Amino acid sequence: MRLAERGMPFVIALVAIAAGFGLSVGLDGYFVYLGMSAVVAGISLLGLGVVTGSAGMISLCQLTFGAVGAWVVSALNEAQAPGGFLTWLVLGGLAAGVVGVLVGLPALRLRGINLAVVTLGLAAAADLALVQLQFPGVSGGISVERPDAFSDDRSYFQLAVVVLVLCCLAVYFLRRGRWGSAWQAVAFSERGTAAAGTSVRTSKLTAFAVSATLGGISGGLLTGQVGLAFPASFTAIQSLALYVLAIMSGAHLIDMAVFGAVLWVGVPELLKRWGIPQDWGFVVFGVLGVQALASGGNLGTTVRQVWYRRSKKEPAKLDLAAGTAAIEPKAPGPPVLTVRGLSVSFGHVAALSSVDIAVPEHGVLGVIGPNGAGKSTLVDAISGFLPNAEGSVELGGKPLAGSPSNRARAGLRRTFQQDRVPPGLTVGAYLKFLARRRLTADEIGEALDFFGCPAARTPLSQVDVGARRLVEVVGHLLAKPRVLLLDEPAAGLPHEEHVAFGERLRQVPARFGVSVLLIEHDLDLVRSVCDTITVLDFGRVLASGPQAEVLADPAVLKAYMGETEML
Ligand SMILES: Nc1ncnc2c1ncn2[C@@H]1O[C@H](COP(=O)(O)OP(=O)(O)OP(=O)(O)O)[C@@H](O)[C@H]1O
Repeated sequence: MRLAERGMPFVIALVAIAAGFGLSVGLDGYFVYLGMSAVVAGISLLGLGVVTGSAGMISLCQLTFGAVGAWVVSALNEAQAPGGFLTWLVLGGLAAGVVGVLVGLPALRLRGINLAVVTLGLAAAADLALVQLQFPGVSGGISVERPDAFSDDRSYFQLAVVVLVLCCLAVYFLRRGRWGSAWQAVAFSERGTAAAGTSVRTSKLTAFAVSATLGGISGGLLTGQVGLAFPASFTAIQSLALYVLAIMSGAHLIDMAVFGAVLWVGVPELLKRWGIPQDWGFVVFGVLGVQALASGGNLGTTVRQVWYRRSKKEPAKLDLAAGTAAIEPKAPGPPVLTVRGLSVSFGHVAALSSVDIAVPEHGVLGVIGPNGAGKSTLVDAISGFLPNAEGSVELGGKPLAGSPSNRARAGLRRTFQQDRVPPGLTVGAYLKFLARRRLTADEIGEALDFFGCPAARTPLSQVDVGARRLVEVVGHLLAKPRVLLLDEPAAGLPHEEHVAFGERLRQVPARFGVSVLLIEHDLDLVRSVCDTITVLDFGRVLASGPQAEVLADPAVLKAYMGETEML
């Protein structure tokens, strides 16, 4: 079964190539030419799907990357460089990839409309420059030579289909790997990505690089199709229309990128046949794009959601009912995480004032306190999300500093109060992404079963919010950090499941070798799990020590719960 699953993409690829061959033989010459245009657009859309759909960034200069590829192929053709067309095509793609990284640099700081303005500005500038400079070989009328075996349109179409299929396979496997998971994660939450020890910067740049490389290959292929490249094929307005099409169709899904390419070529062709100027095609794409943006969805995901709902109605939930084999807890050891004098201010608000805490090795430290006491700020500061925090943090006796992703890689993991689990991944892919190491199917299955989470194959978009947060916990545990900071992990669970969750949590240090800092409002859960407790109040430590002592402390009774209420 697993072998069949692994082989499926290759089977589909072979079927697609066979279909391409069939079309190249069966279609009229004019439609073969249109087919070539669709294949070229498909590769470009595939790239756009990576940067926009997967990584969630706006890129309005995809055809500029195409122009780079076309430029390189034209220049190498003019110079009669060794290697021939296919080598030039690859070099054109790589050159565009490098340009993509340069364009991606502003994306590290810019988002949304600002990134749109920068990329569209670049496309417009490239547009003007191309008109002035002209592509190599154009003035001398030196057409790009197709490879000998693919010199006529039918065989060149076949070659283009093979290139498209190879690009689809590359995107498919990249999306299933670390890069793909990082793109999905960064699109949903940059903080969540950094907390997994993954660089947000690298994730964004790889998305731009892959997208631009595909754009460059598409441009090079187009040059082989038309012989001489012209600026009119790479205008800013066409880049804009292609982006809209990518958004509308959902080009991060491979089949939808191909479908979008068919629309890209088919809509203007239909308009031409109906006697309507082809530029109206852009208006059609614009209207469809506005509709997609307004509804917040796209064709591909809508179709998939409808299909999923038909086949399976209920979102996947936790199943904590089945008990687990208890495991003997280890006695808490010396502190593995030590925080001294931690202070954080937001303007005039002192969120934390000289806070000291210590998480014991093999132990669970509970951090409690009323709303606004500074608990989440504490987690943010320890995990590096508040670089201006004062004080020191030591993990395993070594100072812990630097960015959140560095701290995560050093062995400190955290979860969030808000949902930061990327819905575009499956449970299993997300666990692998968080763990940052090879996981066996058994290891994944056991950890998921232990916390009653849905199976690894389940898409996270179909998992209810409480279960998603526990999947996040499982993923961080599988990373085998020294310490895991949990910010209200049971918040999304029905109250009756807190006890069962508490039983699991108690076993975490012994079972996973991970010490835990638990922030929690549910005192029953804290009581059942934590060996030691630190109480925060107005950003200060009110009491700290063994559970029984702290919960009996009159200052805690008075400040935390009110004198009349028993802890
Ligand atoms: N980004 C911010 N800007 C300004 N003030 C902030 C910011 N984040 C937190 N605060 C303030 O810092 C204080 C501590 O907030 P924090 O969220 O850490 O409390 P908490 O104990 O986690 O509360 P809760 O239990 O409600 O999650 C509060 O007064 C809060 O208003």
